[in-house]
Amino acid sequence: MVVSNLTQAVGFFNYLLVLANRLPGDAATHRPPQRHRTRRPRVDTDGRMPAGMSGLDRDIGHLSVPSVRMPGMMTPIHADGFEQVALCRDEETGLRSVVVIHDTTLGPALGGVRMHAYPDEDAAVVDGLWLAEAMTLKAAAAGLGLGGGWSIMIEAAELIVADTDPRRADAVAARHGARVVAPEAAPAVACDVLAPCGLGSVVTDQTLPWLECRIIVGGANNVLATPAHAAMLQARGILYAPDFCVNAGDLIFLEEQLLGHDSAHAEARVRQVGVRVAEVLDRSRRTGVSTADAATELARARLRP
Ligand SMILES: NC(=O)c1ccc[n+]([C@@H]2O[C@H](COP(=O)([O-])OP(=O)(O)OC[C@H]3O[C@@H](n4cnc5c(N)ncnc54)[C@H](O)[C@@H]3O)[C@@H](O)[C@H]2O)c1
Ligand SMILES: CC(C)[C@H](N)C(=O)O
Repeated sequence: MVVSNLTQAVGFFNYLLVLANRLPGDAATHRPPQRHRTRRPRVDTDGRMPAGMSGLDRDIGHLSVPSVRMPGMMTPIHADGFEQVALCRDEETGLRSVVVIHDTTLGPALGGVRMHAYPDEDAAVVDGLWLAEAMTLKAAAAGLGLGGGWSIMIEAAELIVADTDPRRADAVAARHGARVVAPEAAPAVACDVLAPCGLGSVVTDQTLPWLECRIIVGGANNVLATPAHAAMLQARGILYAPDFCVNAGDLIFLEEQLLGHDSAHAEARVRQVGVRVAEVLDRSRRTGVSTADAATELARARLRP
């Protein structure tokens, strides 16, 4: 995700929709509204329904308040039955977005903002079209003086991989479209999430000054060279998810096998890993201790007689 400030980003979308409402045919292609559509919207860009929409998307605001920010580049897209559709790119933030005005017969378009990691821009456009049209119908059915619109924020994630075995790194890169870097360069890569999943001792006195990530969460045991490195990460503002909380899945699964539980029971317990990690992060936030210390305190509390 390249947007540093979500509020600013939502404001940017608000501005785009308000702008599109005000500038018929200027910022985007204007088409006469076509009501009572029953067929799927057609887009010029080989539209497909987005894959994997369930649970991953977030609707993060409404389009109602104009922002003072100016949009970057807006490219009009023709879509049958839609008044205006534009693909937008903000150079400053790298943000890509879609703004859709479906129908303003009854009033100005009002809709939401959805943030989602779409497989491509076409999928984002198609999702925006469906959502905007739904808003038109919702407003009309409710007897409101509003039209339908929607704005989409396209989340982009880049995967970078490293492995001491180059064949393994290449295989993962080919399968997931990732970029390969040398293992010794991996800790210094600028990224949101650094996931050490090979050997431990990734955070050391030597690597610490070079780390350019926001979060460290990985499967390897003993990611920190020493317990003291937890506080150093905290001082650098890097969130560390303690390894022995994060990577407990295999151990949980093994105990489940020993206890003779079925796989559904085991999976349910493994899924609790996220809950435990959230508890640890919350304890760290509340008390000010490092996340590693918070996790150790929780574990030791169970060991006390
Ligand atoms: N497998 C599990 O269920 C499990 C559970 C908890 C913790 N862990 C820990 O996770 C780590 C990996 O375990 P695994 O089972 O996935 O092992 P694995 O051998 O299947 O995979 C490790 C991978 O890391 C690569 N590697 C080794 N050193 C590296 C380095 N310095 N830089 C980049 N890549 C490197 C190896 O080439 C290999 O591809 C270990 O620390 C292990 O103790 C594993
Ligand atoms: C040893 C086993 C349980 C697993 N690899 C772990 O470290 O959790």
